[in-house]
Amino acid sequence: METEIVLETNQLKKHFGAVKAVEDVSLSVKRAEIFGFLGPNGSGKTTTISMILGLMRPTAGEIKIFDEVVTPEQNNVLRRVGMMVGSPALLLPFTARQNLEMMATMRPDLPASRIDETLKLVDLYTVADRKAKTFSLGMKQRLGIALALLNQPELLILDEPTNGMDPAGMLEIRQLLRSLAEQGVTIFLSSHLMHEVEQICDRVAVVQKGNLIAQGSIAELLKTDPIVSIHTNDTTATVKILEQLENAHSIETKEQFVYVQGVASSLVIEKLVQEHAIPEEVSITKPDLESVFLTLTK
Ligand SMILES: Nc1ncnc2c1ncn2[C@@H]1O[C@H](COP(=O)(O)OP(=O)(O)OP(=O)(O)O)[C@@H](O)[C@H]1O
Repeated sequence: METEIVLETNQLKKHFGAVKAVEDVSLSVKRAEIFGFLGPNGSGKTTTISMILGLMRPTAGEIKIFDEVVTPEQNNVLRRVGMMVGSPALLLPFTARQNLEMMATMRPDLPASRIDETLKLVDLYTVADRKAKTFSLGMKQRLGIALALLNQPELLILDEPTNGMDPAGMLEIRQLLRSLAEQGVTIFLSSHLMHEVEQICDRVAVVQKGNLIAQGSIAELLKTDPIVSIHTNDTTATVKILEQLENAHSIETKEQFVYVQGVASSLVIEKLVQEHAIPEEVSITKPDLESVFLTLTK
């Protein structure tokens, strides 16, 4: 069975006069995955999310959620979507439960049991009767996510959900998002925190200056060859020897180090020893999402 596409954008474009905020963004988000939307400041993430949520009309291109086209006039399908964009809109003098009760008045069709269910989902059930203003940042963020989850959305759109949080709070959010995805909720989140995205997301899209420059699973994006670093007293001779190795590429030097990709470290050591250019030290660095991102957006 083919994986169901929950959200797709086709050649999305948004220009503000001469400003090309979004130039060509085609995304494809699959059911029950956690999808990271990455990009440097000003790359068009918020503008893209605004169009996805039907808050802004694209200059060109199309958005489909659950196969229905979304425009500012045609957005019924957004009833199946939960969102938290920016800081959560909490009523701080009120308890967590009251915050959810007030939101529930807008959805009279929801069963009363949904409030307790949602509080349990975000692990705030035991503190449900505490005022939101006494909550830590992580708890406030979880209450914000609870508000977005109240109507049992199948797709959850979050803008920088862990922004400004400490490692413990980030871990709580990560666990929450993972358990939601396991229950079948699709999650689309924007972030600039590469390490965080690497730990939470199944797939990512990278945008720069309004253009999509990469999209795929974390594993696919990290497929770049590991970098072999050679500490040597003679970088010139080492470079010449490495150039003779089949598949060696991206050879660079910095101070007493030579870097090479495309060849195994054992082969590098063997060749250098054969040529009497004994290295001081050889080590391997596996690229992380941050280094791949920096290379892509260079
Ligand atoms: N209403 C607008 N009018 C004119 N230019 C705009 C408008 N909204 C956004 N822009 C410009 O479009 C570009 C993309 O902005 P956008 O906010 O979508 O980026 P972003 O990736 O979300 O950045 P950040 O992470 O800083 O919020 C920026 O150059 C921004 O200044």
